[in-house]
Amino acid sequence: MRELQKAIVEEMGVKPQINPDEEVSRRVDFLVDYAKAAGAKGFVLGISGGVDSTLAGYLSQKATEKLREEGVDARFYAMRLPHGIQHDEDDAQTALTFIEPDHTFTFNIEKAVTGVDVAYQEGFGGRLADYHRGNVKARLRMTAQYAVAGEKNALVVGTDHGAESITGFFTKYGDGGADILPNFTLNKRQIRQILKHLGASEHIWSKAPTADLLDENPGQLDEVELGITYDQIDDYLEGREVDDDAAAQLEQRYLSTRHKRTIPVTLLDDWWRQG
Ligand SMILES: Nc1ncnc2c1ncn2[C@@H]1O[C@H](COP(=O)(O)OP(=O)(O)OC[C@H]2O[C@@H]([n+]3cccc(C(=O)O)c3)[C@H](O)[C@@H]2O)[C@@H](O)[C@H]1O
Ligand SMILES: Nc1ncnc2c1ncn2[C@@H]1O[C@H](COP(=O)(O)OP(=O)(O)OP(=O)(O)O)[C@@H](O)[C@H]1O
Ligand SMILES: [Mg+2]
Repeated sequence: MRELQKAIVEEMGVKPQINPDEEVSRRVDFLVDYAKAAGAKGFVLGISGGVDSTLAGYLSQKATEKLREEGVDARFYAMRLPHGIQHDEDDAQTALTFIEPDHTFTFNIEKAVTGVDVAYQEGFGGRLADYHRGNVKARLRMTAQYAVAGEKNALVVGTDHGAESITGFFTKYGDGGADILPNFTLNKRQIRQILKHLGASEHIWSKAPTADLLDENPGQLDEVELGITYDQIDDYLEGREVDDDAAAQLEQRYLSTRHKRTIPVTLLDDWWRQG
């Protein structure tokens, strides 16, 4: 294994193979134990219709039921957070049918995104670029989830996992802003494997990942933007050989996105001086 690969695999905690039942129960227990320690009354999570939030939503609902069995008056608040009309709304509904959350709310972020864009225009002239408006969408989804979490004394669940963390493929303080990450240490194929094992529909577990943040390119596939496949990322995280070009690209992304995997830099930090 490449030297940096070894360090990254250790940081992401991905195992070469998993037992789906064990992974589900330790993640549910983690959510339960943490909520109890935090004195929280449940969880909030955006359900997009993608693979990651389907698993995190399932785990959150199971953990909430367990909390109730243990006497905590907990609820899981699943949030639909479309921007206008979501082109794959049906997938989000399929995911919700699988998860069976206690509560489902729809909070359409379009007006809030437009509000930011208009204020930007008034201040600077010219609209926000589609790419930057995309990050505004992710941050407003985070804002909406924290609004509910505050009201309901709940924790915001994030969906970050090894195959996204390694590339920094999330919006800083957007979908990257959360309280607890039950999918962490899994890669993308393991998330699919668990969902398949749990009986989710094939349409959901085999769905191609999309951040779906662009007005001008709805449903753009992550792999197209990244220029690297999840199979290559997953192989790398399982400690397998991947071709040199892909490994180098992955490592370059890992190094250039370290600021996203840490709290804001202060005078006491020196990790960023190391290249
Ligand atoms: N070295 C550094 N040290 C400290 N801070 C640094 C920095 N370099 C940039 N920054 C800051 O970080 C900002 C850039 O980071 P950020 O705002 O995240 O923006 P950025 O990384 O450019 O964009 C987010 C990426 O994640 C993808 N994404 C987002 C959301 C969800 C998903 C998904 O898969 O669902 C994927 C999205 O498609 C895009 O490729 C800069 O504007 C600057 O403020
Ligand atoms: N339209 C949406 N409605 C609700 N939540 C959303 C929406 N878009 C994104 N999110 C939230 O942002 C998170 C990050 O998006 P991301 O695309 O990485 O995950 P996903 O859509 O669940 O899975 P996949 O990576 O397979 O597309 C989602 O898991 C979800 O919690
Ligand atoms: Mg998605």
